[in-house]
Amino acid sequence: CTKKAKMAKDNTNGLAMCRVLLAELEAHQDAWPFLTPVNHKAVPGYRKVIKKPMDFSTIREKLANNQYLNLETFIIDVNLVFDNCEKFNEDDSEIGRAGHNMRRFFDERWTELLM
Ligand SMILES: Cc1ncccc1N[C@@H](C)c1ccc2c(c1)OCCO2
Repeated sequence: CTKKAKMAKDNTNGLAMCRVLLAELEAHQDAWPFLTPVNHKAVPGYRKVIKKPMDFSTIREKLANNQYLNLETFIIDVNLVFDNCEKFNEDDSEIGRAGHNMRRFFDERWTELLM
């Protein structure tokens, strides 16, 4: 098994994990604020404040279009969802709390799968 073949296998395993993790994020009861792109017409100020919007449906699309090189590039986009949420929402708000819960769930899950 060449080094290149091992790399290819790792990426395949990594992308299988992305699919598992994304399905679990989408199924989580606190996922509702993150399932679709924030409609900046419905949320005043969002487009100005959040420079790189991201949501689970966009991640789903990127995964389907093979736009994630590996698990790392996928984790960067998932963390972007939660970082945007923290930037825009009060910690003590419905959406803010959902973001913290989802980040905690995600961090626990991917470390479980990798360890
Ligand atoms: C993740 C996030 N951060 C900041 C604002 C919104 C959102 N989510 C959108 C889907 C959303 C969530 C809840 C809403 C809404 C839009 O539009 C108005 C009614 O309540």
